Amino acid sequence: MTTTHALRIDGVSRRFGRTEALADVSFTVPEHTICGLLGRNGAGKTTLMSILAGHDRADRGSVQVFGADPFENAPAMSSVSFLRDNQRYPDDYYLKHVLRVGPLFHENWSVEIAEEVAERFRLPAKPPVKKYSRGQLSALGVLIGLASRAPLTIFDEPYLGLDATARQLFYDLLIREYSAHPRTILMSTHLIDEMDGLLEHVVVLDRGRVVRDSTVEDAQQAAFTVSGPATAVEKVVGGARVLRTHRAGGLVSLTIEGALTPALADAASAAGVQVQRATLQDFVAALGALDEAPLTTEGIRA
Ligand SMILES: Nc1ncnc2c1ncn2[C@@H]1O[C@H](COP(=O)(O)OP(=O)(O)OP(=O)(O)O)[C@@H](O)[C@H]1O
Repeated sequence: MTTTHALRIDGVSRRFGRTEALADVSFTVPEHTICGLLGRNGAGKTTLMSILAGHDRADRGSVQVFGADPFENAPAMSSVSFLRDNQRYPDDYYLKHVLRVGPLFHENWSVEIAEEVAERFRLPAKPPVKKYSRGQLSALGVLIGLASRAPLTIFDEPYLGLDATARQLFYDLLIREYSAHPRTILMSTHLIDEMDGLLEHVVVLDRGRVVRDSTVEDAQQAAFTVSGPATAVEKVVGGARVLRTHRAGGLVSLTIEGALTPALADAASAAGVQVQRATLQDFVAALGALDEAPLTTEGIRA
């Protein structure tokens, strides 16, 4: 069976003056996937999303969204809904205007979902949208993204300011909508522990480069942590690649690249050190701190 790709990004670079926001980024996202775009502040996530949404153009390389170049391509962009974290609305815009305009931009727009989201997130009809709180603005983005049913829906940190109840509501509605009407969703997030259950695929950027592109399942097997007295830890991990080092007094905790095998678990138990599989959050944090860690266990006692 051949895979249909919703997104094809090939050798994309984007510079802002001296800042290399994206450097030779290549990856694909199959259709009907929820893909997390992860990485530290300034890693290049919003820049890449803007290019995919046709709001910006790569200096080098190519992007294809459902087979077409998105830049200044209105027909191609009718399949895309991009919810920026700092989405602006006209000054005199009220909720009713969003509900009225949505179907004009998105042919699959669901009036029912829009109304449900407005009610369940308690979005007020009265003040103009520009007076909305941070959380209410995010809820409005969630409303547009979910109701659009756009074949490619891009959420840039959609949870900013949302309270815990509202975030859970967003996750529940997203999964419900995705199950009933599959589409491709690209979502940047820093709340990895909270959202990893929603994601199927992850792409991790660091300083504009792809440092991980895999299924979530593979990423969750990609590293483990070993904690205990430095000498004992060193014995257990040998010459393995260290992604991250934490020290507290004579104790050390290392994030190590590789799968946690039964043999390693036995060796750790015999040496009296703790081992556990790294969470996706731990793994991504470690990838973002690579330049702080010694790459081997040499020197961990320093
Ligand atoms: N219009 C611009 N002009 C100058 N520099 C820019 C511009 N847009 C982005 N940058 C720079 O490009 C880099 C990538 O920024 P980007 O917003 O894509 O990061 P991000 O991964 O979305 O970060 P965050 O997680 O903090 O939202 C940063 O160093 C940023 O300062």
